[in-house]
Amino acid sequence: MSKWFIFPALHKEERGIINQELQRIERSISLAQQELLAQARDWANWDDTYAFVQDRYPRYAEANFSPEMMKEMRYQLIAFFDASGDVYFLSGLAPDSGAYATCTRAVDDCAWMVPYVDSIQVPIKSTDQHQSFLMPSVSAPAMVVITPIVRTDGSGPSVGWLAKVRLMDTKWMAQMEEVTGLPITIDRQFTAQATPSTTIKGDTIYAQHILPTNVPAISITVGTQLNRTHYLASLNTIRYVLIWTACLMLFVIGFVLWLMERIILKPLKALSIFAKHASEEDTRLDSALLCQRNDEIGMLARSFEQQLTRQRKLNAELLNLSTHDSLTGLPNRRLFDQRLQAAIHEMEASSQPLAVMMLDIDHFKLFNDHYGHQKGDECLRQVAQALQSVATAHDFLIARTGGEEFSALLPDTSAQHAKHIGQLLHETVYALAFPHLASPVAPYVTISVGIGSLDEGIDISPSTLMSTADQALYSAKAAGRHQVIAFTPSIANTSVHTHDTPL
Ligand SMILES: Nc1nc2c(ncn2[C@@H]2O[C@H](COP(=O)(O)OP(=O)(O)OP(=O)(O)O)[C@@H](O)[C@H]2O)c(=O)[nH]1
Repeated sequence: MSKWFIFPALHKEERGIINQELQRIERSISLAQQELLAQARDWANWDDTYAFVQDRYPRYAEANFSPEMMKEMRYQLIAFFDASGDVYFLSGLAPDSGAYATCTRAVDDCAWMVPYVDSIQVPIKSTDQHQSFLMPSVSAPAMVVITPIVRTDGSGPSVGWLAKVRLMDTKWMAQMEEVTGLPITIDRQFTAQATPSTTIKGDTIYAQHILPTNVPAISITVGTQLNRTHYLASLNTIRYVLIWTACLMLFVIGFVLWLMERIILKPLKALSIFAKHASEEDTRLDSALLCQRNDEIGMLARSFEQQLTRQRKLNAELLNLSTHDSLTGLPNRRLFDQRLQAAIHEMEASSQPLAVMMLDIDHFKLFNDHYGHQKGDECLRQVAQALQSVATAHDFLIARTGGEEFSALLPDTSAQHAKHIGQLLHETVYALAFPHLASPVAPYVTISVGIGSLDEGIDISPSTLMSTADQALYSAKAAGRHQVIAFTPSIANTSVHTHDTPL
């Protein structure tokens, strides 16, 4: 950016400054020309001069010209011309030797004046106005002014011309340098080669302008130079500022990125991990830090967690509904079958005994018919509760697997112990003393229990385990109900009942 925008701008400014300084020098040169012209007009508008060029004041030259005056006024040449433009009187200091001479023609001691006289005579003959121009003379450029000689009061025609020449030599330049405070160089240049230019060399910048002369093919170049210390110091300052600005910007960008990482990205990442674990039902989930936040992410985490809690509750309810019986609250056939499969697999792997039972309320149709369906429901609830209390006490699963039918799953339970538990269940239900006056078996509600076991010495396959319990139950019913019977191979021969009572 500095290379393409700032440095070119600074270069432009630097060139602008040196051009302004050059214009100041040009104005000083112009002022010097005007001052010389004013001095020439002062002489040319003087009656003595008027009389002198008409041969009416012979002592004019003796009275007014001297080498001291010429030196003091820094005149190189003062030339008088008559009305026809011919030389009338010349007074000058030779540029090389400084010798003072006065003549009426540019010969002998005044021969050096020829180029000046020739240059002055050209404009005299073309106009009668004041003239001021620069002349590219050999020794040093010169400024030349020409003015018509008239009476002091301005009346009458011009009777000749007065020209003054001042060299722009080293002395003059020293004076100009004092006035402008700038180093000045002045050179003759052929116009074809002379172009305004600015050159930079190290700590210095040079510039030169072209000033026209009375000779079209030759110009004067006026130049000056400036120290670039200020510019280079500005450049260094800008470089430092740019470097510091870049460092500061990098720091700010880094800080903003760090803040974004801390305030937005990290919490968002935590939120996404939280959401991922939540969707995977990961119980190790810790959302406390996220939920404590007071920003949008905290709000999002809180509402997400509330939603999740609601979802989990609904899921649990759904799961409970799909695996439990709504009337009694006991596990249903679906859950019982799942646990049975799992228990069989475990038993096959560990060779531990496994027992199952099927329990059925006796003459429940008669109960319903006698007491009504609602009372039947109440009976089912009471029986289920009684069965569950035994199951809880002995750590086994009891499920409602049909209308008035229940099943029990007793892992790691021997056939012997299963019979004992069956008996306990049977007695517990009877102990309820739930009236069943329609029953031909007993005055209270009773159950029949069939037991199937996978134990040492019992030769049945796991897949037929439930069926054996069913057959045992059928035997219990057939034997008069209100009793517990464990499956034996002899039962199998007489039983055809299957475990398929719908809930
Ligand atoms: N109140 C009520 N009755 C039910 C429910 N589910 C099934 N039942 C009834 O239970 C009775 C079962 O009758 P059965 O299958 O003939 O058996 P039972 O009368 O108990 O005779 P046994 O089992 O041979 O002793 C039917 O009358 C069903 O209507 C229920 O949820 N509530």
